[in-house]
Parts: sequence; structure tokens; C-alpha cells
Amino acid sequence: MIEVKNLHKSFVSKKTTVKALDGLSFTAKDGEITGILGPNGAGKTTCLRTLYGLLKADEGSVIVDGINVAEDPLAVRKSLGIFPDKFGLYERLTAYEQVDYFASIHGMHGAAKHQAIETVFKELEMTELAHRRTTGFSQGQRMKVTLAQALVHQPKNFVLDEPTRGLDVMSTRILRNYLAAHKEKGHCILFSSHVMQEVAALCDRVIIVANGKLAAEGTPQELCDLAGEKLLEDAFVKLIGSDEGVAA
Ligand SMILES: Nc1ncnc2c1ncn2[C@@H]1O[C@H](COP(=O)(O)OP(=O)(O)OP(=O)(O)O)[C@@H](O)[C@H]1O
Repeated sequence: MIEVKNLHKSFVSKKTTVKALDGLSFTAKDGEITGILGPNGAGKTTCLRTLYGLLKADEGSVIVDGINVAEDPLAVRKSLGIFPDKFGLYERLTAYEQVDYFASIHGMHGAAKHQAIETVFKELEMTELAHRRTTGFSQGQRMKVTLAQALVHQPKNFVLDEPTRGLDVMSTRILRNYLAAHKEKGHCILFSSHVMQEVAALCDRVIIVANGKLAAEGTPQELCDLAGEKLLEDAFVKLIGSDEGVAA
């Protein structure tokens, strides 16, 4: 379970201060898929980066399975599968070697590690990429390798920043099925997205963030009901554009 409590984060440059997070709070529960939706610049990536310890909050806290990220980031990292907004691959390694490297970092070894790598390649349907060097990989192939390295250790909690960007329809469906299967096994899955259809189809709860704050939260249906709209996209526009019926 991931609890985000009253997060504040500002970025100060020479002349300006940008308040990226302004008291954001929400909870992502085990056995559920929680989606973060928000317009460009709303604070989604800043929230996720704070959550996995890459940024330090000015105020507030993130608690993962009872552990405060600021107090014990390494312990929290063990239970997180992180798919970040920016990533790079070791171009000299094959996809298998890349995922193997991350599995080793997570303390896996021997037959169990080999089995875990085989499983994640199979589940993400990327076996044919395993023994190719990643140099020259397409955007979608890079995404898949990065997802595999994030999830190979079967983390309890998944934190994914726009995980379907650049994926084709088939790959998106594979990932959706993968997330849905892991939710059923009790994993806590938190991801940000701009794709309404995906969020509506996949998420048990949706967190709508605007201007670094919680604008509204609920099931996709609850958000539609709250906004008096049939489609999540229309509800989203209404909820971020008006204070009426907005929770925060
Ligand atoms: N390192 C940084 N330095 C300065 N400003 C930053 C930095 N990171 C984020 N910001 C600013 O903080 C605000 C929130 O950015 P963030 O990337 O969290 O938004 P987002 O919701 O993920 O947006 P998008 O949907 O466009 O990816 C924006 O105004 C952004 O310009």
C-alpha cells in the first residue's frame, strides 16, 4: 500500500518558483489499480519521483507498506517496481543481460533469477528480444525492456509513469493483462496516464491531480457521476476546470 500524505514540492530557479505539489494526498491500496490523471504540468511525475525517493519533498510524506520513504529509502525500494519517466539502456547488453543486471541488483541469483527473467519475458511477450543487443531497439522495445527490468523481482508495489507511451495496441494489451493479473494476486499498482480509455478500463480508483493538488478521486463511475457526465474524459475536463463538486 502506498500512502501519499500532504506532499509539497517547489522548484526554485533564479527568478521563479514553481509549486509542483501543493498538499497532495491519496492512498493506493493493495489488490487495486490506481491511476493518476492530470493535465500537463499537474505534478504527476513530481509525485512519482518523490514516491520512489528521487526527489525530496519540502513537506509531507510517502509511506510504502508502513515505511516512510524519507526515513528508509532503500527498504522502500526493495518493494517497489519503478518505471520512470526517463530511462536509458546499456546499449552493449542484450535485453536479457540488462534485465539480469537489475535482477542481480535486487538480490536475485541462480536458478530463481533465471526463472524470474524467463517468466517476465514470457509474460510481457518479448522472448524474441531476449538475446538481441538493445542498441537500435525501437521506442516500444525499449519500453518493454525497461518494464521487464522494473518488474523482474515481482515487487509488491508497481509505480509506473505513463507505462504505455510508445507501445502499440498489442503491447498495450499485453501490459494491461499483466497489470490486471498482478492486481488479482494482491499487488498495489499505481500508474500515471493521459489515456482516458485505459484508465477507465483498467483502474479501480482514479486520482485526478490539478495544480499539484487532489482535484477529485473515486472509481471511474463515481467520477462520472460526480461530474454528471457519461465519459471519463468529459468528467475529467469538468473536474479540473471547475471547483464545483471537487473534493479538495
Ligand atoms: N526539475 C524541475 N525543475 C523545475 N521545474 C520542474 C522540475 N520538475 C518539474 N517541474 C515543474 O513542476 C510542474 C509539475 O511538473 P510534472 O512533471 O510533475 O508534471 P506532470 O503532471 O507529470 O506533467 P506531464 O503530464 O506534462 O508529464 C511543472 O510546472 C514543471 O515544469
